[in-house]
Amino acid sequence: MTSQELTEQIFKKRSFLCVGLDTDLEKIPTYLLSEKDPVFSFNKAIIDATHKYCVAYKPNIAFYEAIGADGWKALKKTIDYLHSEYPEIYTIADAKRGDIGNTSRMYAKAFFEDLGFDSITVAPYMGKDSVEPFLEFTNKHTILLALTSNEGAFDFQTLKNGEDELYKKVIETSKGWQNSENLMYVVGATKAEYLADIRRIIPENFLLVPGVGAQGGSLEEVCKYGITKNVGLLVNSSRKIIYASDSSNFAEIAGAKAEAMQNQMAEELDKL
Ligand SMILES: O=C(O)c1cc(=O)[nH]c(=O)n1[C@@H]1O[C@H](COP(=O)(O)O)[C@@H](O)[C@H]1O
Repeated sequence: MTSQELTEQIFKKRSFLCVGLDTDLEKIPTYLLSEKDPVFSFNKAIIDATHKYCVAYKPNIAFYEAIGADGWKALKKTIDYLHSEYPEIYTIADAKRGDIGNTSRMYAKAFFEDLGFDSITVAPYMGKDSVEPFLEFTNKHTILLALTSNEGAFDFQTLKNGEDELYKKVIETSKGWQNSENLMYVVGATKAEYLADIRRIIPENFLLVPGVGAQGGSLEEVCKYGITKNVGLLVNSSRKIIYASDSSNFAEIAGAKAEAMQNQMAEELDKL
């Protein structure tokens, strides 16, 4: 899906919500554990209940890898289900990969070709030749970690490297990489005030903004500093939506949480 198609979906659904599928066997309703594939059953119920209110889903790959082959199968079933039932939905593999070029190429094939995700999160630490193999897929987006939502972001990302903080250097440098028009960037919602500076470097690119909800980030603040006339934001919430309830109507309650966020987003879009 192109950035323009994604923007069209955002205006059509009046939402820039991304629901994070961080599916954890210890947190899903216990009655699902007797099903053949509890992870997929949970994801399917969440997707069916929330798809009207969001434009994207972001399975965090760690949650699937943590349970081995069964997790990988559930991930594949989830992405296949999204492709067949809701092809207008944008998909993000939150895998935070990146290695020497020869190896990054294999990560790119795994997530773009085999699983068919629209995008993948990538760590920039190994530099240009570790990221360009992802960017070679010109019909996909590569989402570079810029300024993350966690406390550890202050260990390196905000350190000054000459004039500028490292995260700014990462963004600025990445603009010179091949097919950089297909880059998106991760900026944590917990660091919304940094978005004003970031928008000066990348006024147009989409930003994936996690950290609203369980991590305490504010949607209003994110929009205040980060929204553009084409929106340019995908705001993710995982636990606050998918684990809003562990009773038999968990999906319905997740749907209501997603709807509440969509309503807030519609208000922000009205301000544009
Ligand atoms: O790349 C990410 O999505 C990400 C980057 C970041 O800086 N902070 C962050 O929380 N994330 C991911 O976003 C999701 C946030 O989940 P909740 O805190 O439950 O909404 C998790 O899957 C995190 O791994």
